[in-house]
Amino acid sequence: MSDRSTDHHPTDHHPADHRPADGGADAGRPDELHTGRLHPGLRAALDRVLDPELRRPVTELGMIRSAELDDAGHAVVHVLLTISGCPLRSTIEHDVREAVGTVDGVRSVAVEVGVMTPEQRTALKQRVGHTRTVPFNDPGSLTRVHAVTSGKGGVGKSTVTVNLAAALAAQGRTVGIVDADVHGFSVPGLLGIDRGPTQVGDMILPPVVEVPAEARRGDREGVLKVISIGMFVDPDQPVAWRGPMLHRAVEQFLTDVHFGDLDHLFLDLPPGTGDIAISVAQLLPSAEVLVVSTPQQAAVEVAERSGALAVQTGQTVAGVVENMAGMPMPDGSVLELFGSGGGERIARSLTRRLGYDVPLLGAVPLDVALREGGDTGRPVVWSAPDSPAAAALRAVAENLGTRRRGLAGRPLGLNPR
Ligand SMILES: Nc1ncnc2c1ncn2[C@@H]1O[C@H](COP(=O)(O)OP(=O)(O)OP(=O)(O)O)[C@@H](O)[C@H]1O
Repeated sequence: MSDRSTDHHPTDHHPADHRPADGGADAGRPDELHTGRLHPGLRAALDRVLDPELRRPVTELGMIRSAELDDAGHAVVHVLLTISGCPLRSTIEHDVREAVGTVDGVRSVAVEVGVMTPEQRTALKQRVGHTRTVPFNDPGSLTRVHAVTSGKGGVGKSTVTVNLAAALAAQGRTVGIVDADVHGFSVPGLLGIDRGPTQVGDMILPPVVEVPAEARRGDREGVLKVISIGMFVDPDQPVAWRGPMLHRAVEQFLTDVHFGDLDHLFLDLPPGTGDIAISVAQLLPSAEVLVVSTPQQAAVEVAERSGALAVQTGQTVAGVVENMAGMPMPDGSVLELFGSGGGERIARSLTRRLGYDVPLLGAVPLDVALREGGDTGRPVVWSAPDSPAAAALRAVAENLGTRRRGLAGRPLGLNPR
């Protein structure tokens, strides 16, 4: 378990929209949430145990009912899970046992597990600031939101989305992905996620993927939080939803899913300019659009159209990512299976149509390692960071992380006179 300051403060900033009214975790301890005795030494150790989904100390969340230590060095910790059948019960038990075991004078540890009452769950939701509004629209929100679109299907939009998110998480950022590709959801598979979210009343906690230690670039521990339509539907049945249902599903993802403080949020949209792209534009007007395309002429024309939807929705297009670009061959030549220059053409055309600079953010080559990473659920930026595709994706991610945010759709915070 890592240092609390790293985990609890994954970023230099705290989006104000997620902070509880009393000023946040450090402003005061929610002792009213605890019902039993908390031995100070054990408490200090338990302060370092994070809930795996909420990423906040279990003590702060009211998940420790009591923690006592007798004269013989026997510690008994009573843990309260948010729901019965909590899928992360064994992880929490293990982390509590490990943390308490390090306390001076502790010779043995017993962990007793119970479940929160509805009142305790309500207190927890208040504590994490779950409000059932779209937190990313709050004027104080510091989360950069990107909606990833493509014209044609199969151009690698989901692969690019997951790898950009994974690259930023490897740099220590806290990143969320909403897989809104209703008919072709693939994000959980690309990240090897095999479990669903945890539902605490009307609050949905997305599964968290930790960056493997060997993939980290820097001291901070980044994480990825992922929610996908695929976690709510029968994987063997096609999703036959129409406009209003699709809109409601996206809305629920943005209001009921509790992501907590995020540095970046990516939305993997279905290809084209359908209902979901329009719903996302309505629900998240400040989302910046990323257009993914192969260099092939047929893909380029459709990608231009999906980028140009921003004219009608008022969103900003942050840039274009060319995928499946020329593949370097062992003899030094470059195999251009889908041609070349398509990304640049889209960027130029969107710059003309939208009236501001739409840059080509990078070209990701065809790369076997990228495809293999997707098939095994390990993004290439983690599993083969030196591959040409990983290097290109990392460069795009860095570009995204440092670019100034567009102002379209964002409240300007002007005070009326
Ligand atoms: N640069 C690349 N090199 C090699 N294979 C790639 C590359 N980019 C994507 N792929 C592979 O192409 C296939 C399609 O990718 P992906 O599912 O990401 O596309 P998509 O645009 O999200 O599709 P859709 O939205 O239509 O479901 C996957 O098998 C993926 O591994």
